[in-house]
Amino acid sequence: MRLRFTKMHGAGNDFVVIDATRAPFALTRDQMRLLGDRRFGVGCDQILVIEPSTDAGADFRYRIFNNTGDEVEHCGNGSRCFVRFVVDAGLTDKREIHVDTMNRRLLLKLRDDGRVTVDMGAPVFDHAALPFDAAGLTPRLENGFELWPVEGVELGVVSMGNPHAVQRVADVETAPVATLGPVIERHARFAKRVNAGFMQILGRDRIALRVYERDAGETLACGTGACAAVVVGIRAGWLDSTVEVQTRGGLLRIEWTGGQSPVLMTGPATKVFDGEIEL
Ligand SMILES: N[C@H](CCC[C@H](N)C(=O)O)C(=O)O
Repeated sequence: MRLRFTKMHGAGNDFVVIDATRAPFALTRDQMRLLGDRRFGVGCDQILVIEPSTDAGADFRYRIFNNTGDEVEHCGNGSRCFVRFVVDAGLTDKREIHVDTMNRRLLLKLRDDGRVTVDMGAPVFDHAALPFDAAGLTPRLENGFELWPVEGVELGVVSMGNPHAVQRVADVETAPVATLGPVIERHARFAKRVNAGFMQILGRDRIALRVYERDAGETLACGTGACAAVVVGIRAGWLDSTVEVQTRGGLLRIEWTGGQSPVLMTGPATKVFDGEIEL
């Protein structure tokens, strides 16, 4: 089949975006794996599928598949690219857009400076939301926040709709992302696996972050991972409520006032090219 797509990235986290508002999305898992392959296909971290809304309260639906073909709950960098795509494609004349993902409704705002602010919803600390099995573990409390001992490190666990396990490190550049990342990503205590974040505190308003993502491995940026890291840092007492997150692919701004308040993420969304591929 001949597939039209748009290649995009959000701070270097890259995507193949497919407009399924006019014809239903019908790629097989093998076709998605080929599409995501950086040698035999187009290459991307995730595939984003834009669909018509099925609910009057939302403008669109938005489905996310890791480059393995596995459908997942959320993609923060992808949500910013989604907005840029639907506006540039003329699929909406709005600049504030409600979109439904698998388990959340997001409010997205395209700003005059071209960046996008996303209301990512509230973090969820209930272990069942990840899920995380803490049986037999005793957490260390940091400012009243539970840090869980797994594989010799301390993990802050939180769901942003998708699962995250964040650890604090002294230096992200020397952190064992390539070796410890996959061990945490597929650890038995995370039945649906997990995105493994490595956070260096640079100040109460600035961190550096690397994320070994579930399925995709280390990406240049992870939007939900940036939200998760800042939320863990705030709950642990290490960060204030507005934080600049330095990723290898660019800068994200995360804001959270605690409790059930939503996490706000602001960052770039870039179109690279339009293309077609025979799958
Ligand atoms: N790998 C993630 C999905 C993509 C998240 C990331 N690219 C983002 O920007 O939030 C997962 O399996 O939960």
